[in-house]
Order: sequence, then C-alpha cells, then structure tokens
Amino acid sequence: MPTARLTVDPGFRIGAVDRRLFGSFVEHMGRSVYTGVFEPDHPAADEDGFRTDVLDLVRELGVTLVRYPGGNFVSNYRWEDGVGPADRRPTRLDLAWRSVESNAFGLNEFMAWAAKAGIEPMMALNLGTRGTSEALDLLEYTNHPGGTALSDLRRSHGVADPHGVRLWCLGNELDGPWQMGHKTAAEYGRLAAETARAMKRFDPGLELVACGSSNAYIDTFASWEATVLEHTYPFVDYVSLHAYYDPTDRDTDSFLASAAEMDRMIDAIVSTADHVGAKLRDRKKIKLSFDEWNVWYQSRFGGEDSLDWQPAPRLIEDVYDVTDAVVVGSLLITLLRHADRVGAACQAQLANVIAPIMTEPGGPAWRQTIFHPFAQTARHARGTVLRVEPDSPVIETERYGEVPALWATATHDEESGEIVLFAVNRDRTSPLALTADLRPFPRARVVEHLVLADDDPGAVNTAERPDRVRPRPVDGTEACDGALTAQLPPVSWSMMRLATR
Ligand SMILES: O=[N+]([O-])c1ccc(O[C@@H]2O[C@@H](CO)[C@H](O)[C@H]2O)cc1
Repeated sequence: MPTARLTVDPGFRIGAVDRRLFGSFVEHMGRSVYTGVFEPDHPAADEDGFRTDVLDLVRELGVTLVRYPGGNFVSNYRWEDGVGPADRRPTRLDLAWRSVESNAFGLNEFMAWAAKAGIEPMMALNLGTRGTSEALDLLEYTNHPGGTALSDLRRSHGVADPHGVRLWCLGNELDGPWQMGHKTAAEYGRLAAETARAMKRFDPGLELVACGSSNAYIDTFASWEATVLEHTYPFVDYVSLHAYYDPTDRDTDSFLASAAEMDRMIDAIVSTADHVGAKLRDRKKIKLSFDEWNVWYQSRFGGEDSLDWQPAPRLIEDVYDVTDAVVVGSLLITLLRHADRVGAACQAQLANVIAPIMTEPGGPAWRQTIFHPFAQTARHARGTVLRVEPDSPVIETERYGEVPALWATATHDEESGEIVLFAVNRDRTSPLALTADLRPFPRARVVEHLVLADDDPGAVNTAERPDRVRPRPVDGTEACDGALTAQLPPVSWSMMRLATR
C-alpha cells in the first residue's frame, strides 16, 4: 500500500485559525433566501418567517460569517427597497438572475436572521450601478446610532440599535463582463478607493474588502488586483478571491486536485498584493477574503439568458456526491494551510443554490454530502494551524500536472491540548497508509477518526435518504510513543482528533 508521512510539531506555526474562515453566503438568487432561509408560511417558520429547521442546520454547520445580499444580485440592487413596511416594498426586476424580487426580505430581516443564527454579517455594497453616495447612505442607516435622517429612518422601521456591521465588500466581481456596471480595473480602483476613504472617515474600525478577480482564468487575473490595490491599498484590509471547481467533465483525477489549484491561486494573489505593498513602501499586509468558493457543476448551468423573470426560481441546485464532499474538505484544508494570509472565507452558498443545505418549500430540509466536511472542520479546527511537511506519493493529473495523493493540515488548540489532523486521499483506487510523527506529543492518543468515503463515490443525499452519506468513525487508527498510524480509504476525507495530555 502506498505510504505518506507528515510531522506534527507545535513549533511549525502557520497562523491562528480565524473563525471567519467558516463563512457562507446568502444571495438573493434562486431559492437561497425565499424558501431557503425565509418562508413565512412554512410549518417550521418562526415569528419572523425564518425556517427554524434551516436555522438549526446552519448552527450545526458551524457557520461564523455570512455574506449578503450578493453576488451578482448586488450590482443592480437598491437597499432602500428592502427596508420599511413590508407591504409597501416595491417588486423589482433582478437583472443579474433575470428574476423577480419581491423585497419581502431585506437588510433588517437579514440582520435579525444573522443574530438568531449567531453569525457575523458581511455586507456587500452595490458599486455596479450605484456609487459612493448610496454606499454611505447604507452605512449610515446600518451603523449610526440615531439623530440623523437615515439612522432615524432605521429606528422608525423598528430597529433602535445600530447593526454594527464591521466587514464590508466594496462591490462584487466588477471585472466580469456579466456584471451590471462592469468596470476596468482603473475605473473600479478609483471608485473603491474613494468609497473606502469616505467609509473609514465614518468609522476607521471598519474592515473593507476590495474586489479581486471573479476567477483565476479571466484574462485580467492578477493584473486586475495589482491595479485595484495600487488605488486602494491604504484604505482596504482585504482583497477578495472567487473560485468554483467544476466536476462536469468527469476528469475526476484533476477535479480531486482542485485544492492544489486553489493553493496556487492564493499564492498568486499574496505575491501580487505584496508586490504592490513593496512598490508603495507600505508595511501593511493585505489579507485575503476567499468570499466565494465551492464545487459548482457550472457547465450544466444554462446561463442567465435561460431565465424568464420568475420569483425564486430553482437555480443551480446542484446535488453533491461523495467525491464533491472530499473536494470541499480538501478546499477547507487549503484555506487552513494559508491561515497566515486568508482572514475570511465564504462557501457559496448556504441554502439550495450550490449549497450544503437543501430545502423543499413547505417540506423538509436536509444536509448535502458537502455539509459534513464543513461542519466537522468548523467545529474542530481550533487554535493554531501547523505546517505538517507532508511527504506523499503523487498522482498525475491532466489539468494540474503532478499533485500529492495526500492533502493535509493540522491544528493545535493550546488551551485543550487537542491536535486535529485533516487529511484527504485523492487516490481513486488505492488506500493510503499515513504515518504521522508526533514526537513532541509522546502521550498523544486517538480520540476519534471520522471518515467520509463510500464504496460508491457517486452516492448522494436526497429528501428521501438524507443521511445516505455521512462521516463514519473508523477503528484501527492508533497513536503510540509519538507516532500515529492510520489508513485513508480511496477518495476520502478524514478528521482525526488526538488528545495530547
Ligand atoms: O467563472 N465565471 O464565469 C463566473 C461567472 C459568474 C459568477 O458569479 C458569481 O457566482 C455567483 C453564484 O455564487 C455569484 O452571484 C457571483 O458573484 C462566477 C463565476
């Protein structure tokens, strides 16, 4: 059996696990909001119209941060439409998704939902069809205590206390020609800089995210970030990254290597941001906000033109299998491996739209396969991420060349002493024997080894069989005299928890 090795040493620190890495995304798109998180006439709806079955799953998923209200949607959105008495809100065309938007759910509903879910809100601004002035209006409405026109308007809407949103996205994917208000890097960079400068005048404690590229394959990748950061560097804290990995072409070896591609993308943007910092002689380091990432069967999507002005249409409701879940687990490993620079990340999206949580209108809610690696990682990755120096057999892939069969990381919670190993075996046919050198922890013992794998890597969860795929405990994983031995099945994601005291 092929063997891989790694080393766990508390001296090899990458960075602290930022809880914002376990973010998600609620966009006004398809059934993400309507019949996803919000369905007033559902039997499980609470007094605010929020589905409590979905809220329970969101808490179990361990989501810490949610980006809202888009996505492409935000670039043609008027936030004012979504506040005030619900019966007076206008119905509008949503040009991004050629849908009809009722505005029954808006800013204050989102904030109330976020408070119930126990998550931090991350607001996106419309810098597509709108500009600095409307962004400042929204900021005043959202964050100013009272005594001004817009803060008093919020109070008249029944929200006495300001929402205190700290994290703001300066628009969405404005490099993309599909975006309402698409811009060149220089046009966007100037607008983002002036908006950010004014927002920081309101509150220097705000954390602002400049739009990076919408994907790593767009022609302007990296040069967009360089130009945008030349304009915005002193005023922003993060630059965004977006990436979706598409299993549709059935080149499964390449698909299983998606996290290696994410790794390269992060390295490229760190280098680009640091290059600009060096040019500007600014010692500040820009952090990365990987605020859209997931598996998406994108080539199955018929495009926006296939849509015809329905409210909450069924849109990109991908059903995920075991292989997709293993890839999601490996993408989370990559995010952790860059904990020194990636300070926030949002899986796109939360409910129904390429989502870990599925719902039926008036019916049940259930966990997709991809729910599980996210939930386990969010729950158990605590403390500090350690550099594990893996040594692994390689797999030849068509898209990305040679990649290691083992993709892994480890976290060390100094408080509890717990070490957690996250590991993926990308090999489709062979199990992988894993040996971990734990010499600094001679008393380490295995508390739990959960594996997500299946004899049928195409197995999925459905409303009828919601728990067909879930992580299962495995026996035989041992730690003795500072060495761990485990077996990782083909196409598998593992979480191994070790007590060290
Ligand atoms: O690669 N592309 O061609 C591509 C096109 C659109 C696109 O949209 C992004 O993904 C959508 C779904 O999460 C969000 O609303 C938007 O920000 C993301 C990627």
